[in-house]
Amino acid sequence: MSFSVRPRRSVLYMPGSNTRALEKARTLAADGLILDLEDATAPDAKEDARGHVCAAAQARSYGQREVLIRVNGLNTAWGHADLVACATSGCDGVLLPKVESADGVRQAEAILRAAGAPDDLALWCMMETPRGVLDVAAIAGASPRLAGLVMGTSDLAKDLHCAHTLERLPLITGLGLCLLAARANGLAILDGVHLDLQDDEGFALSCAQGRELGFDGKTLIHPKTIGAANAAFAPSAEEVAWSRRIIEAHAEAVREGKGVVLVDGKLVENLHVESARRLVTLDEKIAALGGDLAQDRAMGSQA
Ligand SMILES: CC(C)(COP(=O)(O)OP(=O)(O)OC[C@H]1O[C@@H](n2cnc3c(N)ncnc32)[C@H](O)[C@@H]1OP(=O)(O)O)[C@@H](O)C(=O)NCCC(=O)NCCSC(=O)C[C@H](O)C(=O)O
Ligand SMILES: [Mg+2]
Repeated sequence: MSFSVRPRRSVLYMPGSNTRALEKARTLAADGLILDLEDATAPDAKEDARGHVCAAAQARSYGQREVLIRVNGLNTAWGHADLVACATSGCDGVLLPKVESADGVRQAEAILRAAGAPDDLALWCMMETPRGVLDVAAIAGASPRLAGLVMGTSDLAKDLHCAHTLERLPLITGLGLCLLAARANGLAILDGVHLDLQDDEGFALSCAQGRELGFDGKTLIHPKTIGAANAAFAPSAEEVAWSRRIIEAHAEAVREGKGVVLVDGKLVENLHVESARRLVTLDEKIAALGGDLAQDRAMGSQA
């Protein structure tokens, strides 16, 4: 299975109604932005917010940051109009909330197509209900536009009646099922938000756990957490050095007609080289982030 490699270490939500946040996001070191029309935007503000986020996406002033717009569900008064407006807004992707079936994805896809969406407009799905998680294998394969899944751990915890614990054991089955479906379909997948902005230790632990599980990055609710997420989901210098060593050692072994090699007593095969190449490419893409992204990366992100 091959994957496109794009840094998605930190993806920041902001209410579509908050024009100050939409403006501020141009200078923040997040790899991606989610301009939110759904839960972070009050009903009375939804129509105005739609105009704000589409204008922000159209201005294309977010540089290399990946811009997603989270629309309202098609079962609401705003969902259809949100999709039509997003279709030609110039955003990179549309994030569908509370997706529960492959049909729901195909319905959104049909509306986008009819509204003139370009072929490269991506669809992303929030996985945040028990029904959605149980159907994630079908959802993740529902459309060629699908680029990724985003865990909605707050809604999922609400529906499961489970606790938000440090180790997130109550959520592990859901996280694992969604990771399997994402990777089986070559999709990216982002971990859910950490709600307590004063709990730096808990935030760091959830980032470390998310990376260990295989997530590409974390969704965030405040700029002050961008630096920690960027650090947690980036390959470390040691990992990059090790990856370069095993790529070289394996290439040398292949030249000698061997398929495997021992490096520092550890067996290295093709599969390790594949992971090492992905990690080195990710590191190079992070290093290549230009302008304010690179500067903020060096300084750690400030709100
Ligand atoms: C949580 C907040 C409401 C806090 O806002 P505020 O009180 O304004 O914070 P600060 O004063 O500390 O802000 C400092 C500066 O940073 C800017 N700021 C703050 N938050 C953001 C942001 N998210 N994006 C961009 N910029 C931001 C402020 O404007 C200040 O800037 P300056 O004027 O220069 O001083 C707020 O952070 C917020 O609204 N966060 C996002 C909440 C949100 O989007 N929630 C929905 C997504 S989470 C979700 O839905 C989960 C999922 O669906 C699930 O089920 O799990
Ligand atoms: Mg949610």
